[in-house]
Amino acid sequence: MAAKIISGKEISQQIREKLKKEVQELKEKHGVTPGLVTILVGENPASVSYVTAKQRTAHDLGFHSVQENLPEDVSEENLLSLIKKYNEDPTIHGILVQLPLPKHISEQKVIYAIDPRKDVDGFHPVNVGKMVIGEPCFIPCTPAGILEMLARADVEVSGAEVVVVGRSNIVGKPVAILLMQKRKPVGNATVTVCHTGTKDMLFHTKRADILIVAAGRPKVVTGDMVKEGVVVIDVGVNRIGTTPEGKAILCGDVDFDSVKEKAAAITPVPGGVGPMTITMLMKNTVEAAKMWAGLPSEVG
Ligand SMILES: Nc1nc2c(c(=O)[nH]1)N[C@@H](CN(C=O)c1ccc(C(=O)N[C@@H](CCC(=O)O)C(=O)O)cc1)CN2
Repeated sequence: MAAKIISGKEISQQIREKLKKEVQELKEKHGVTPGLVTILVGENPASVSYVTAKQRTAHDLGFHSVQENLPEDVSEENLLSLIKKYNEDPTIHGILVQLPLPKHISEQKVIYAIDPRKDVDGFHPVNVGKMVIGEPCFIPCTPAGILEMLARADVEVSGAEVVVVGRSNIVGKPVAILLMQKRKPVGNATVTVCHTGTKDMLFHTKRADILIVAAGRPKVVTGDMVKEGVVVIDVGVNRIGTTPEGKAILCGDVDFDSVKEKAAAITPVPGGVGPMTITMLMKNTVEAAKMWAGLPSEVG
């Protein structure tokens, strides 16, 4: 079976074009310019490239975008006061602190410090709680991107056996909750979450109609672990080497070549879930700007 490739790059492009028009309209009709600050601590090369891509996209869409680069040894106190400053800045509707943070800074304290109404990452417990009970809120960007990809690829989610590999707060847990919600167009699935404590991973992956892999390890899911006709969403972005030109060689958590032979549909790496994460951040920021302006918004 030749798997259909679900291109996050293409879907992102379509959503970004729509967002660009929406931003223009917000400016012209309501005098509102979505504002996003991205805060980067240190110089982790992957984080630098993600934040750069977020800023570039925000700029392309016509946002007011601010980039804060803090040194690796910045104190937790200074980071928290910077967040406080942007909580109070009326030109900023979304605050994103790039993760992971250096060990001396508590991610929990940082996430709690962001005003939940500016938490465009959807990591604050207020938003997590609202998501669990199905109220309008900011949905974390990677899970939101996965839902959008499944919807646009016309994948039948209702009633499907979904298996999620990985239980992170950023991807595994929220995507599992969202897919089991009584939620249209993508939800109402039967969801199993596998993790490092799972005894018989193969038993679960082989049963999956939809397999979402966010394990954080390269090529852990191989062709022999999936059934014919499965839909596979690969969340991993692993740097496994460099080309002679110095470009990073990337692969997912799924062994694309063997799994694609059995899958009905599959997301590639690069060009799959990654670009969708950035696009959904932009969407959350536009929704935040609408909410702050008192306009109808998906986030409350
Ligand atoms: N505050 C946050 N931190 C982190 C998040 C997040 O959602 N919020 N998620 C990840 C990293 N991430 C976003 O920040 C992210 C990962 C991958 C991509 C992406 O576009 N990947 C490309 C490959 C790009 C490359 O590495 O060369 C692809 O898959 O095509 C974007 C964003 C952890 N931190």
